[in-house]
Amino acid sequence: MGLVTILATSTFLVFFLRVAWVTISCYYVTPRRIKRVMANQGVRGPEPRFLVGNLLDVAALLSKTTSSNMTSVDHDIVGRLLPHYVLWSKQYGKRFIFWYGSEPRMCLTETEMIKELLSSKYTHASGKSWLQQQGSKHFIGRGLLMANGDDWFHQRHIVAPAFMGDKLKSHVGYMVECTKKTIEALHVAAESGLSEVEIGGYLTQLTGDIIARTEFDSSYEKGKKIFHLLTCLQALTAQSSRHLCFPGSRFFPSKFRREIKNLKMEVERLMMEIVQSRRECVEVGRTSSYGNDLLGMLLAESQKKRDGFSFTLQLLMDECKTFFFAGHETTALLLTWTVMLLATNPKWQEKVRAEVLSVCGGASPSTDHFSKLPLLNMVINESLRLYPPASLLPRMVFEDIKLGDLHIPKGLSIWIPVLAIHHSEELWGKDVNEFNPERFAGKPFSQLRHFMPFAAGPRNCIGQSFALMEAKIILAMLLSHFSFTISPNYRHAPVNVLTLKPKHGVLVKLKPLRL
Ligand code: HEM
Repeated sequence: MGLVTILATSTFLVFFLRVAWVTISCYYVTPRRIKRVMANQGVRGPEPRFLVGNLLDVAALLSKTTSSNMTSVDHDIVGRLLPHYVLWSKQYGKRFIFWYGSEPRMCLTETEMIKELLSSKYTHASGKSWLQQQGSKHFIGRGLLMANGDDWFHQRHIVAPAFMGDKLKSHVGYMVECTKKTIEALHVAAESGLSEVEIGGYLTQLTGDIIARTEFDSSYEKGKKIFHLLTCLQALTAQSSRHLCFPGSRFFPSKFRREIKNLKMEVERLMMEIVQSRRECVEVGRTSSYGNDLLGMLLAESQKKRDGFSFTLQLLMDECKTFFFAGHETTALLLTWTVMLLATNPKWQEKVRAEVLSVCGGASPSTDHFSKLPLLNMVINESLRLYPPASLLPRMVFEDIKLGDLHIPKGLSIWIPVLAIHHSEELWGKDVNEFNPERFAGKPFSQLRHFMPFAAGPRNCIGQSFALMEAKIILAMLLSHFSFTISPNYRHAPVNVLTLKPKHGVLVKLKPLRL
């Protein structure tokens, strides 16, 4: 054997052994070590199967509970959406471990410990797991939602000003403008004899338009096209990420992967066109800035030199995609569930409408009005409690930490079932599954310890104030123009596919109000 062959064979062997060790360590040794450390502290759970962990058990339980619609509009939905949580918390107690493939996840519902985990103490020691990042790699990449450590810190500081103070208020004008268009479309639908509308579709389109204006103001039409492609990309990446728990599965060629790649390239090509045209406008002196929208702000940032952090074009595109993803479907769902709740609770609908009409006097809502609408605020909170759009919060721990009385080893993923916490009788009282906005009377957000629809701590939702302002504007305008009742054809079937959705949409009968 020649020297070259020996060298090549030994290089291959070293490489092979290394890959084998990393795979074994990642899929077997580390998870088992974590299991042992937690079992020694009394935290146990169902026995995992090799590679698939408890995924098949979860899938079987879920397919049983969600295979049919609910028989009435009942808000007791934890057993339907988290049957595994209900089963295992009964068997193993409040804290238990289950396995997402070979990733051990500890379910945590103790709110003091959750607040500690989400506090600034652990911002760098916890974050998004490799599985989460891989699952969304071709969709939102390493934008704010998926970034960790210093990358997250820099990105958060760059975008935060767009969602605070006067900048936040500057979004009101086009939020009202976009809502007016939706109201017109709903008037057309109601007056053309359509007996019912699926309100969720209208609201998703509306929040999509609003986020397109926030990000791409002057390039709004092209922005809308990008967002349409992104919606398709989101559906495809969700489907393809189901197999990620199998070692090496991300390297197998598949129909999804090809389509995902093509769509991603098309989205980024369109974004680059907008970026190039903005850059050219500044270079030839036609405009002095890159624009007042989010894209303009990010473009200006990408020109700055910073120590150890560079805001690349790829990151700029990832950020735009992230904000579209995080910022429109969640708000549309908050609105859709709120309309469903008001349509099934006519007394509250009347009460909130009376408040809106007395404060806004039939005019479009403005920033001065928001603090004068406590009933609307309470209804929005109750909707977020019963149907939190982001109903699960996963956090991976990157170094050994101490949390309450527990030692949490590096590599354990902590799983916070927000939905179960929001529906806990122990925390909210006997009427926990009833729509009762009164429970929020006189309580500011900061005092609500068990209420976490926007997560908590430094890594909470950056768009929280934006979303609440948007929701108030849209609901106030809807309530001023229409009264609505739930259609007899509405089928109550909440499902959890990344976000908490009504499976068949929300069908309502609209009656235009003559004010
Ligand atoms: C009702 C509407 C909304 C709900 C319920 C919601 C909920 C959440 C939650 C629970 C998180 C934490 C997720 C996690 O760390 O795993 C989050 C993060 C985030 N949200 Fe929202 N969100 C809403 C609207 C918005 C809007 C309107 C925007 C932008 C315009 C937005 C942008 C983001 C971003 C960028 C993050 C990542 C923040 C970070 O990691 O620093 N969200 N949101």
